[in-house]
Amino acid sequence: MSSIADEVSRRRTFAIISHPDAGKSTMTEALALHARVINEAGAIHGKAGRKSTVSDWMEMEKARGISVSSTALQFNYTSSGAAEDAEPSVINLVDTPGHADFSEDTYRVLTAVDAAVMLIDAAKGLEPQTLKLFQVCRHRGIPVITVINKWDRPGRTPLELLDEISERIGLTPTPLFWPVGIAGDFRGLRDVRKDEYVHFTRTAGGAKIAPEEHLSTDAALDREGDVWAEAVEETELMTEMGQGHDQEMFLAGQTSPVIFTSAILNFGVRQLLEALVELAPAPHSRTAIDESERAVTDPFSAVVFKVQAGMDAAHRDRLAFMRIVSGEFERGMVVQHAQTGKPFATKYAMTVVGRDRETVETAYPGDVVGLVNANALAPGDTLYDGAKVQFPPIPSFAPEHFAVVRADSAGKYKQFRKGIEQLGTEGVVQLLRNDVRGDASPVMAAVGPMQFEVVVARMKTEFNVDVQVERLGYSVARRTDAASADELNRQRGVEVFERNDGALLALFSDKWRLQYIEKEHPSLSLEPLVAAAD
Ligand SMILES: Nc1nc2c(ncn2[C@@H]2O[C@H](COP(=O)(O)OP(=O)(O)OP(=O)(O)O)[C@@H](O)[C@H]2O)c(=O)[nH]1
Repeated sequence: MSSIADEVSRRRTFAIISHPDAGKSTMTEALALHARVINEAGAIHGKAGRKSTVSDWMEMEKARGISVSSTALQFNYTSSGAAEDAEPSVINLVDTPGHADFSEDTYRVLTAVDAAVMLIDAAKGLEPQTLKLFQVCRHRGIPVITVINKWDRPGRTPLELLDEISERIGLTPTPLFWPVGIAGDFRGLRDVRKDEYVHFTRTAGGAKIAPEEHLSTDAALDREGDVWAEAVEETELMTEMGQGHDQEMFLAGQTSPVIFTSAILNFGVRQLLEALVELAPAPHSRTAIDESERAVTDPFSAVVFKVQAGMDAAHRDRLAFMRIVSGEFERGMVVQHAQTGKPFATKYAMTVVGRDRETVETAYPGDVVGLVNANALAPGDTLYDGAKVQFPPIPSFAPEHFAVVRADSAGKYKQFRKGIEQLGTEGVVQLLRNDVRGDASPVMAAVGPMQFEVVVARMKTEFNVDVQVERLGYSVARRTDAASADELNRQRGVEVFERNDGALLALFSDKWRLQYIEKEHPSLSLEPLVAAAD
């Protein structure tokens, strides 16, 4: 039996951050294809015309063609250079919702990973959502591997794309695999560190792994001529400027290894997997609220980062996804829930790939496990065994959209309350209440208005309640305290609420109103909340 330390060292847990449409689903599928989880591209995430996709849990996702919910995909991968008897690497890919309105979900997902792949469309370069998610990675100290995708299509030049990265976000790109052929004429990659040419051959419809041929520099020059020479020249230019890979600087978030890919043709995908195994960090210790460190080899502990329900109409249940921080997890073990001090039985532990669930028997740091019917668990909660540990809560984003929600029919009040409570605990929206509005019409607070649509859809499908949503004219929230609440409530354009986590929030119609009140009443306590881009 291998030790926990061995299990940890072969694990890599990462997420792909990208702007919608950069190719995240296609890349996920290509990675699964290379790890031989699937035999043909199209089985997991295939869009139009192909089999249904893993993340199409909700009708709304299908209608909009975006991923609303998160999933985790685990697969084994044997690195090409690995010894014959070596255990394969275990890759955990945690899916992130792409749409900006779900950035709060994405933020939670990023608390569960040790590295990120920043996927960029070669024709578009850095896009707003990528930028925002990159800032979250930087804030959390998550190292980032850069992937420039869609190289099979016309796009910008490699140097232009990399300049943009260093200039706009101050991240130094260090090429690992450089394209041979301009965007739109993707012939292969120059392996910068080995100084060899990896030539790819297309497969029909990009459904299979693209065969690779490895050629020496001379053979590459013979085959590709100037196109090869240009790739060499460009990469040498970068290395001369000090832009060679440096593991320490990568882990410190100062540099980012770069790979050019075509997810749709499966070019460069194996190289990405190799880079993840070779360079991305294995799971490491985590700091608890009391500043102590929970080492990966300590007794079991985990953080819940996502709670989700209604993944399948046939299983009307909630799944809480936890990322294991330390120790060995065995299904059936009774662990402690730090927030309530109550025991929690883990009889129904699952790994989930889309609608398919598999019972998980054991899991290790870095792994993601879904706990079924985990009604007591909320994002940010800690589960542990042995010595008590509690990890810091996941900060809630500053909401910018507010709306009253109420049941269409008074007869449905009980279901309404139950449903709204549940969605609030899951973190679909933040819930705000005050005595004036009462329990029948709580206020939902969200980072993006599509969160309200999720509430409407889920209230109907899961709780059988039609709800009405009425937008409110507030746009700024501040945390306040009980001593300030009365004075704030007397102000025009301000309303104070208690949020479902117990915090007191004051809502303001706009930032000018807020500034005016801060100036007129400097003694009031008004603290900013974490902004989405902080
Ligand atoms: N030519 C080309 N097209 C690609 C490539 N990767 C993805 N695409 C296409 O780009 C479109 C978007 O790809 P997706 O994989 O759905 O992108 P996504 O980032 O998952 O999008 P969201 O689900 O909106 O987050 C699809 O039409 C893909 O077929 C690529 O490497 N080359």
